[in-house]
Amino acid sequence: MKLVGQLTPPGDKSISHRLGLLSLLAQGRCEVGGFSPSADCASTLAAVAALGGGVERVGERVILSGAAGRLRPGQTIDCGNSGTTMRFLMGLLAGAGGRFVLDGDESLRGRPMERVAEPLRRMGARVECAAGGRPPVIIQGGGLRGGQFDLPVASAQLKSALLLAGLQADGPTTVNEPAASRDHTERLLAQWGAQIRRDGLSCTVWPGLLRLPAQIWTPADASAAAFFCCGAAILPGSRLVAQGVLLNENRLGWLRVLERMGGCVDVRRQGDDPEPWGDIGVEFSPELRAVEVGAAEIAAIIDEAPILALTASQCHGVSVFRQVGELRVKESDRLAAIIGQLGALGADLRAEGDDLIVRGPTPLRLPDAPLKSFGDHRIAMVLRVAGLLAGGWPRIDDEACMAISHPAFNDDLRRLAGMAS
Ligand SMILES: O=C(O)C1=C[C@@H](OP(=O)(O)O)[C@@H](O)[C@H](O)C1
Ligand SMILES: C=C(OP(=O)(O)O)C(=O)O
Repeated sequence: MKLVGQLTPPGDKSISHRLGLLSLLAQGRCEVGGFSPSADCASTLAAVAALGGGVERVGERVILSGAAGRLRPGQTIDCGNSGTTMRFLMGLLAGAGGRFVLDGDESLRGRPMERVAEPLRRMGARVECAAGGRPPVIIQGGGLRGGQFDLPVASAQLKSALLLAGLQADGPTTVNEPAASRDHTERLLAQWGAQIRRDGLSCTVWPGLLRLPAQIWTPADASAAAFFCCGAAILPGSRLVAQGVLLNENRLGWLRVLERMGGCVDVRRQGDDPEPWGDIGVEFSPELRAVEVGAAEIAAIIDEAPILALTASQCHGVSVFRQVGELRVKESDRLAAIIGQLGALGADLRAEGDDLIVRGPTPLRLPDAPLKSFGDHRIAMVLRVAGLLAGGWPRIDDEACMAISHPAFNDDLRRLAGMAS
């Protein structure tokens, strides 16, 4: 089986979340093109509307009317499956007057929120998490103090939560990261008129309101593209172009790793607004070599680690992904899921502490029992690509979860694989 043709992935999920959420702290009206059709971003838009932001869907476009920081308190906001929605809202609501409750589905109720709650308390907010630092989260905000924060993990969600709280504090707020994570929040803050200074891994923001641009366009999702592009690199005879994709370097860690493996990749930059974007071409790459991916690179490949692990299973030699412990606290324990489920297809993966070790190349075979996604979209998607490599379309016990990031994933994959839908 091979992947041949062109694909335009859905609008970028990370950028779409930010457009919606940041509009709560902005004035003006903005027409967004290419907004992500994902269930996660639908959770964000529902939350924005519940909090008093203007959200109108007109065909493919979303029209946002800024709430200028005047948020409607006293309610429980359902963040669904989306960690980004919950962690950004924690920072945002910490600066708003009133009491708010943030909750989510069973998966989100298992994810760590204390890492965000603790620095917000130091800024002066009252934030309570349920047992084990998990949701639901209760926030009584207002009266925030700025300060300096050294993050214990490289997390764009944690960084962004503190920057959004900082916009509402009484003075500057500085956030220092241990390694680079995606920087869409910083870029949008600068574009939307915030006073912000960036210096390497450090970012300082001063209090103030944002101003929405009249129009903005969302490039196609770089993480969604990764599953198809890596699939093309390992499926013999493939030749694929992912079009209009976000080319922010902090989101292209997977492409750099694929290049290091010896992947046949061709990137054509087409534009820079609101972030760099363009086309990514990938061909079947017969001579892939094992690589070592260092701890400082992990934040830039965090959502693509499952598909990179599958790609590593087709490389010659032993690949090592250092310090991928964060994978254990995503929508599922992704480290256990990829080891168990790709292992069920015949791949050779294991964990040594927080490192992931993958030995290749291993031929994959279709399993007798259904594969398990654990309700996690990135796991379901990597298992679909792995299935093609094993020569078929195996049963996966929950595929509906793909809608969390890419509702048309299976249709896109079948079309590129030349299969009837
Ligand atoms: O900021 C973002 O849009 C995201 C950051 C990452 O999470 P962490 O910041 O928790 O690593 C990533 O896994 C998530 O899918 C989206
Ligand atoms: C981890 C993810 O999202 P979130 O943290 O927003 O739930 C993801 O999309 O892979």
